[in-house]
Amino acid sequence: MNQPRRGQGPMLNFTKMHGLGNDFMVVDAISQPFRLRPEMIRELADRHFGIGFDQLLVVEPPGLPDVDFRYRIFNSDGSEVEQCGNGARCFARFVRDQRLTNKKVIRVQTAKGVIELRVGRAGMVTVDMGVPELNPPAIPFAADQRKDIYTVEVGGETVELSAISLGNPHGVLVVENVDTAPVGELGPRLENHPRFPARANIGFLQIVDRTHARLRVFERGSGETMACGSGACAAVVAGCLRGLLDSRVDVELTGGHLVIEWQGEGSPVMMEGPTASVFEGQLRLPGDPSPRRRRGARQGDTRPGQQRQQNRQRQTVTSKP
Ligand SMILES: N[C@@H](CCC[C@H](N)C(=O)O)C(=O)O
Repeated sequence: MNQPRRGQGPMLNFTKMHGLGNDFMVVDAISQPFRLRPEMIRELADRHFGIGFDQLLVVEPPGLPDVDFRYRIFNSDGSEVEQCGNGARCFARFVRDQRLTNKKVIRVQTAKGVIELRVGRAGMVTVDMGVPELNPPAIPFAADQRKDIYTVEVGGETVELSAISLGNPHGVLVVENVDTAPVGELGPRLENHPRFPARANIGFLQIVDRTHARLRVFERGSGETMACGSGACAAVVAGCLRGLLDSRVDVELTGGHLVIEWQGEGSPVMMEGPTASVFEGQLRLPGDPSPRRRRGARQGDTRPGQQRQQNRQRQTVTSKP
């Protein structure tokens, strides 16, 4: 039957999902053992040679009382991150579709605290994303004091941005028109700017009127995506702090619309939007290379792509029931 051969790992069940085109591979690590290295995540995320996704979402048992699940998030570059808003909505739909819970209000532990997911009708989910962090060291963002707008030097030019954490770090620039905004040029430079020591997601926000905005986001560790939920929350917080937006805003992203609500400092940000399940799949994971193979591997021993892997850190991401 489906017995693994020597050197092959176990089968892994996964679901491909998306929230407004921000796409995910979702893995239930409660019902099956799960073990992936960052280089494997990068290969699976590849849109030509792998499954293709912006983020990998992993469902684990909770480590805290009064919480239903633990939610782990990995960018397509293999880095583990603290928050993913579109992913949180898909997470809620996934745990119900897979019958891991029948609750409509689901409390989930992330690397930066507990978030609450409310399942609505027709695949809609509302997420309480928590209170935004504006204190520079906690974002983290290098600044002497907290401001609503910071001036940043990048590639010989000066830009103005707001710095906000929704559990993950964001820089938000207000632009005239998102269609012509320099997302591909400024995005990666600001993502890796020294003032964001943990890197950052960079949002380009166009104000349409006080209740409508357009947004493109160059995501840390994934590049520009069709939508970024935490980015939409950060953008509305930035727009409110600058006095440009009201407390409830329709945000148009490349992949569709989110409704974001923020009542001001000290209040949590609420995000409402759709979820979609695309297909379910199964893949055979490679087994661990034997210690001999790891020690003795030479360029000629490898398939294309493997040499790249061997040069990278061999950290292992594991999760077991
Ligand atoms: N797409 C996400 C954000 C995913 C994580 C982000 N790239 C980071 O590194 O912080 C969302 O919908 O929020």
